[in-house]
Amino acid sequence: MQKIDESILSEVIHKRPDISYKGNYGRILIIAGSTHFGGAALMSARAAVNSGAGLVTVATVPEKFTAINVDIPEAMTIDYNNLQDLDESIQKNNVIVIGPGLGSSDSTVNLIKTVIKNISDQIIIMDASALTMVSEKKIDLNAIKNLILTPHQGEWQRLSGLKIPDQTSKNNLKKINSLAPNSLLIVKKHLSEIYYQNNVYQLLNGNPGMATGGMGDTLTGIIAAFVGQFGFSLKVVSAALYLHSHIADKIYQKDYVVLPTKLASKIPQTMQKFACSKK
Ligand SMILES: NC(=O)C1=CN([C@@H]2O[C@H](COP(=O)(O)OP(=O)(O)OC[C@H]3O[C@@H](n4cnc5c(N)ncnc54)[C@H](O)[C@@H]3O)[C@@H](O)[C@H]2O)[C@@H](O)CC1
Ligand SMILES: Nc1ncnc2c1ncn2[C@@H]1O[C@H](COP(=O)(O)OP(=O)(O)O)[C@@H](O)[C@H]1O
Ligand SMILES: [Mg+2]
Repeated sequence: MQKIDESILSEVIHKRPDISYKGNYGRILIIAGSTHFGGAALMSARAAVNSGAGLVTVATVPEKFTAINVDIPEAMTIDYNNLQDLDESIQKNNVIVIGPGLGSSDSTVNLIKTVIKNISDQIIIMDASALTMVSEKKIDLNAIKNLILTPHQGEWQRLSGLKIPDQTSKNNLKKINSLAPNSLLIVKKHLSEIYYQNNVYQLLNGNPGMATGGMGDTLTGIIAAFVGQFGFSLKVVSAALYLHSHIADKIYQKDYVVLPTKLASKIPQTMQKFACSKK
């Protein structure tokens, strides 16, 4: 198993060219949140904005618009129950996050199907409730060309049928090769793993202070912004995963628990540090 180390950050994070504008740094659509899980949409969007995404739109329930506009004025909002707005937004964004805080419902199943129907070569990051509903309804993922799956071990158990003690790298590889062979899979846990093109990569950082609600939602926003501005590759996703745990480790030196909102607030300064350290 290959290891992911700190050098990945300066390899991936670039200084921005002077002649550039927001359209060069990714258009991200985050389909997330519901009545009881508004925070998941907020945390994903905050992380995407703070990780340098050029434009971020949150598709959610209208009752959460005010909270999002107040907390993240950089992000736009649309109603995911308005199918015309949603179809248009799916087509015009190049990275789509689907799942955080959607809840296990028929509405989530419809949102997944709407995304699959409307995409061409967009990058899809599927997390949380979207993964749960894909498992429950056995939704075929093979139509998605650029797919990143980010289950924690419980979600991966549902998706793969592998109980946690059986989630060995050999078994995980076999399962992802039958479920979605072209996808990039991150199994989130202590020392998370990436499965991609028949290889396995392991993260060596991260800490138990990260075991708090919203930490995975935050990761989806970082990955979305990274692939939106640096392109979809194993290196870019590895850098996003590493950065998330790297900032968490810095916070954990002083704080007993790593708050996702605090982690997100430190992303811009940490990215600048690694962009400037590049030779
Ligand atoms: N503030 C918010 O709005 C939040 C919303 N959330 C949303 O809540 C919904 C349910 O997600 P949950 O993940 O809480 O619940 P799930 O029911 O999907 O997963 C939790 C289950 O997985 C098991 N499990 C095994 N290994 C695990 C691991 N390494 N990490 C986590 N669980 C593991 C647990 O024992 C439990 O049975 C999702 O839509 C999620 O996005 C959460 O992200 C928490 C914060
Ligand atoms: N003990 C731990 N050590 C390292 N990383 C952890 C630990 N606990 C949680 N994490 C990380 O925190 C994130 C939790 O994601 P997830 O369970 O999806 O959170 P949520 O759905 O609440 O946002 C993952 O990236 C996971 O690897
Ligand atoms: Mg999660």
